[in-house]
Amino acid sequence: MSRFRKSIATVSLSGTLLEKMQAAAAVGFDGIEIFEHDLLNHPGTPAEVRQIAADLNLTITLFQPFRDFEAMPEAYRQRNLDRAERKFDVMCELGAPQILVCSNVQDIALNDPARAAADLHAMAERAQARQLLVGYEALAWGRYVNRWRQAWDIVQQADHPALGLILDSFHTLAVGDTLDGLHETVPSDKIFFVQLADSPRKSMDVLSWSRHYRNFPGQGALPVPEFMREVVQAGYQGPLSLEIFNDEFRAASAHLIAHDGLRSLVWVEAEAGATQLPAPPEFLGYEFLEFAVDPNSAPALERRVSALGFERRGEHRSKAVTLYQQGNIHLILNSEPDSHAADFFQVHGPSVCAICLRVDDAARAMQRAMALLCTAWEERIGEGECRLPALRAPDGMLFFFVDDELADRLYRTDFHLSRPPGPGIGLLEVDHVAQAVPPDRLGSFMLFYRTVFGLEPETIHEIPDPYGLVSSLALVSPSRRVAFPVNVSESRRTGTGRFVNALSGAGVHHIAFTTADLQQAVVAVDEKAGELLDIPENYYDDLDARFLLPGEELVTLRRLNLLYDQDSSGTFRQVYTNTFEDRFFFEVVQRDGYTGFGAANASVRMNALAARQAARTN
Ligand SMILES: O=C(O)c1ccc(O)c(O)c1
Ligand SMILES: [Mg+2]
Repeated sequence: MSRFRKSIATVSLSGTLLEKMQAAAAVGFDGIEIFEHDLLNHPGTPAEVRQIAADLNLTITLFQPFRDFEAMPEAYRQRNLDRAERKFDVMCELGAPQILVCSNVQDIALNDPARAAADLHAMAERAQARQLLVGYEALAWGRYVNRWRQAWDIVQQADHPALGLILDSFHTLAVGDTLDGLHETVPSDKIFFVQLADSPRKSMDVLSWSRHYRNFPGQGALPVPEFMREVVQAGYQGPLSLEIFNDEFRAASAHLIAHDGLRSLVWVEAEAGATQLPAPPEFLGYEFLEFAVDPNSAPALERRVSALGFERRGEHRSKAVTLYQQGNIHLILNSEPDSHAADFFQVHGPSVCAICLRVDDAARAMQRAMALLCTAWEERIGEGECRLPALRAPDGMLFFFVDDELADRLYRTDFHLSRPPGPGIGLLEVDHVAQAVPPDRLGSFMLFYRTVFGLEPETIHEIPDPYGLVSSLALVSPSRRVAFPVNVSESRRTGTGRFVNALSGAGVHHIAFTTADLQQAVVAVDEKAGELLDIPENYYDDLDARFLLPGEELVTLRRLNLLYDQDSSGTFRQVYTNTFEDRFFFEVVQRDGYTGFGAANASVRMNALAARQAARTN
């Protein structure tokens, strides 16, 4: 399954050098790049670090960085070669086979490739005498050398067996360059090392961008798989190494970050065609949502979903579990003691503890998830009951997969079913499930949904809540049948921030259902128990100004507190409920072609929820 050895730079992880090494080893990396700073700050000798690495079964793949070496004025030349020798001493003790020389950034550097080549030749000659290698990397902000082709010209000119090229996806892709033509340009044995990093797009100077906003392949917007494809085509055989400068990574759990890093490498290697992963599931929709409840909250939630037209459909054969249904939507309320739901309830209170997704092939979905380092989950089941393949999401929630075969008998097998439900208020399907997660966990969720599920990220929306900004990133399946908007907020006072802080971390924040006729559905909602959200008059005045809506339509929207949006894809109507026990809430949408999630209305909803919250607590 694995084609390349996998490495991570110590700069990518939090903690002491020892903690970084332990985390990398624990999740299964083969090697590490030692950042000089991490070594300087380490109390033990390089030889001891070498021993720690050996004990942890980690190879030291690289030592870096060595700065501002080549093409300096003559007065610096000998001094720089001496400096290199000192680093070679350290590397020999450390057992690091290669040093990374990054291109010179000094103003006094000379614009003289021949001189740079001669300097690197001299350094490589000394390295060779100690059985070490020198790799030359173009920094995107290098004074004269800032593209890989320039670095390669110099390496070629230097023509020394101990000198080769280092490729770093960030330096290439952030400046809009590509590796196109690499395989025709650089022999495979001259590519000495490959570093991978992704990043969101930023309009800022590339040095600050690189030092603070890099992230793992799959977490950003750079075409790292394409970069990797060229690396593979060029015949590179060395390690793939993650080199991530990121403020959040520096503060996060090294184990969590390392685990994401390894997942990202497994993914990018497959995206580049170097290995094969089972294809991502084809999502056919949501099969059920499962709520963790207790005997107190169960009746309240039952009242709320009944007000929205759900009917009690059955009781589980062996567990304290009730099934509600409307259209193709199944809601499961689980208050079984000693279960995943009970554990989840202990931590989070009433909440969505599992989501079952309908896929083309549940076994393949699980195989892919396992290959991408997910943990499988096996729930205790009664005799003869269905075993649903399940895995843990990054927040500990479960995802179940069912394909048609299992979906067909699932409820019949596990439940005492009563007669099929009536039409309810006309809700048909789950449209999307939104989550609120701590801001420093967004990258993990994005990576999980993108790699394990094959969902595609849409553009991030920044939405003003009355008490801070909320960023919302939707991850959507190619079929658009499954969508997970993920919301984060740096403020603890926004709806998202309060949810995350008060309820112990990430979780499902709202659930949207579809209907073909929102007006009819809303009229049918039990007004008191349904707790639909009031929308201010000003909103409708603005709608009137923005869209040419028929007066009658505007009156209806206003009267029923419906929200409206339209774009080139179609029109959209939505309504929200108040939160359930200050936690999650429901949304009902009517899509007429529209493919978005009503980001234009999210701020109105956040304000309305905050107003409702204030009215309750004052
Ligand atoms: O930010 C830097 O200076 C720096 C140093 C070494 C690298 O390999 C790199 O990609 C960036
Ligand atoms: Mg680099």
